[in-house]
Amino acid sequence: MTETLFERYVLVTGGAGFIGSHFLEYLVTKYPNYHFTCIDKLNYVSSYSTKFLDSLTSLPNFKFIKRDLALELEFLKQLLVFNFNTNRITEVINFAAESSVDISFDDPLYVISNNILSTANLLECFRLVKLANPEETFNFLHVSTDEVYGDEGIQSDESASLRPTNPYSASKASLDMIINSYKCSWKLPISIVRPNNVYGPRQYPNKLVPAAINRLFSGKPVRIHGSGSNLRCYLHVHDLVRALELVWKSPNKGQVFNVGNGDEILNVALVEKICKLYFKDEPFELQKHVEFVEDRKYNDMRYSMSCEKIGELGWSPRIRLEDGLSEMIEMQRG
Ligand SMILES: NC(=O)c1ccc[n+]([C@@H]2O[C@H](COP(=O)([O-])OP(=O)(O)OC[C@H]3O[C@@H](n4cnc5c(N)ncnc54)[C@H](O)[C@@H]3O)[C@@H](O)[C@H]2O)c1
Ligand SMILES: C[C@H]1O[C@H](OP(=O)(O)OP(=O)(O)OC[C@H]2O[C@@H](n3ccc(=O)[nH]c3=O)[C@H](O)[C@@H]2O)[C@H](O)[C@@H](O)C1=O
Repeated sequence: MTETLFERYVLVTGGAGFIGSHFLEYLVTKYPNYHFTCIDKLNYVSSYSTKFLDSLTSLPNFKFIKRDLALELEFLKQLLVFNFNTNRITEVINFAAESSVDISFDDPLYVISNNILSTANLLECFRLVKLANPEETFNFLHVSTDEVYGDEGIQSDESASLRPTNPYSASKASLDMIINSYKCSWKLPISIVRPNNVYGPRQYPNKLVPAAINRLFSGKPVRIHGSGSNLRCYLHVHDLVRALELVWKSPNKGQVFNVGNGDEILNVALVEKICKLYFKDEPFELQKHVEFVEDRKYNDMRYSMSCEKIGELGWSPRIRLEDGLSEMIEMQRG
């Protein structure tokens, strides 16, 4: 059987998780002339399975590989560098990370080593394959986070200093700096996207939105860290995927983009909003459905980003928080 040739070969890492699986679902079918390879070690967020990718596994332009990027540099070199003429992967979109702040308080060394090594191994392969094939056009899109700016309260544009406060965000800020060193030293085309909080179907319930919804359906009080007075902005995963596609396809490579909607909401107000959508027209007493528990070791008060740059690419959020939350709740109600 003749080998099907595709226009482009794209590696998506961490694609079995929350955001990555929505990204793949959207792009694998939208770009049938591109081939997508997903590498993921499969952790707890997908129940150690590819369940979020089931709609893709039979498609001719999709392939899944179970590997741990932090531990398998030699495998990555074989895939990306030594066998470039066979695999021809010139595009990398990197979601892979332990994404939980709470886990980074419990096991900081694991989160730091996993997040830094997985992306550093990818960057090293990207550097080597670019050096070996200078005539080829390469593209690397790294998904960072607004947490790298810390919570100094000043509105951060993409040139702002990085002042992370927890081991997770410090691992992500470290990667942004390592990426910058690769761009300065080897002129590599690596773009970075820094989203604010993302929510939507499939998100693992150690994050506030799915945790609150699950607790209500289980008849248990929603656990609110500290006083609940921390502020976050919430972006629907489908809105983020559209922004990622715009950056990925932009001819202006190597840029940093903040992606957010600027609508800050208090944690306790978010939980109240979820309760109202859950109880619908029934009267409820918020105090009966929440419990205030011990706060994080350090809980960023807010992240304030300016997002004009992504707007210049024509992006703006479309899904209102109420609508996105309502859809998640009604999906769970069945
Ligand atoms: N969820 C958010 O609110 C949010 C906001 C801003 C940025 N981000 C960033 O977006 C990316 C995706 O976030 P998410 O919420 O989808 O995360 P997630 O935890 O749902 O999924 C992450 C995926 O990466 C995989 N992974 C982790 N380490 C790996 C390794 N060493 N090798 C191979 N696979 C590995 C996991 O198995 C998992 O499938 C992360 O880089 C995160 O830092 C997330
Ligand atoms: C941009 C980052 O967003 C996510 O990190 P963050 O810690 O902001 O998200 P969480 O949903 O874990 O927490 C948000 C907010 O709610 C509090 N909280 C959380 C869970 C719970 O059960 N009760 C709570 O009160 C928590 O203390 C926070 O103040 C994302 O996880 C990350 O990858 C990002 O990059």
